[in-house]
Amino acid sequence: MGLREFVVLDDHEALVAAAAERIAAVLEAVGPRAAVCLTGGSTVTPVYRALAAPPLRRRIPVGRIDWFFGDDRFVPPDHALSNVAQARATLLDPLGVPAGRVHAMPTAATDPDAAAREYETTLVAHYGVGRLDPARPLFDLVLLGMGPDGHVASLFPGKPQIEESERWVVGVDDAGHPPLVPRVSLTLPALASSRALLFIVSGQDKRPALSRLLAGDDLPAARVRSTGPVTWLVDRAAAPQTLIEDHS
Ligand SMILES: O=C(O)[C@H](O)[C@@H](O)[C@H](O)[C@H](O)COP(=O)(O)O
Repeated sequence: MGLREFVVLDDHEALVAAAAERIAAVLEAVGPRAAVCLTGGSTVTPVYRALAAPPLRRRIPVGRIDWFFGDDRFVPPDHALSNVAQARATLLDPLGVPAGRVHAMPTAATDPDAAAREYETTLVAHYGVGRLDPARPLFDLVLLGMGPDGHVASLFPGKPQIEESERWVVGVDDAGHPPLVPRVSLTLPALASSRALLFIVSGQDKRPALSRLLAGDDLPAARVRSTGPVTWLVDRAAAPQTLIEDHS
């Protein structure tokens, strides 16, 4: 498993710029059949916009990347709460990503569990086999946010999905944090199958969870691993004082 690194940025603007630069640096170096796992949430939106605009857009090899999602709300793909709708509007469409390379979670399925099973089939088809090999990570890059309760993707504290150790994707009928709609989420093993994993965390509402994580509390965000490095990009508003002192 990779090392964990924290980087504290002065403010939200610096965080967005640092995240976009790091993502562009990873993506410009990917191989011919790359896979990226996108996150939802509001923090990442300006990062997507920065990646889809000059100068960074020119560094993203659109012809080599398939785009997947760490989670989505179980709503239609044009719904205001849809993560794929947000990613298409702010990143994928402006980049000119071909529709066939955007792998939305199938929220037209009969229920979240059926959608999860169908999405797992999609991931297996891209990966080639149904068993994750640490020597060959599923994703070149996983992007994650963190909720104020320490959730990641749609893996919420105290909910059973955080314990899933075999399936790559699960349905979440009762979300533990707004928006309180059913979800579809990758599991910790799937998120861990990554060459690099980047957390992007902003705002003082995240500081309590980050403090708990640093103190060793067993939050979903604390359980996230990666085959490669786990990098936390955090702005000062979200950073506990200890983190500011140690990592600025
Ligand atoms: O579907 C989602 O909402 C995200 O996948 C979720 O895990 C998000 O990353 C965190 O809740 C942080 O969200 P903010 O960036 O909006 O604080």
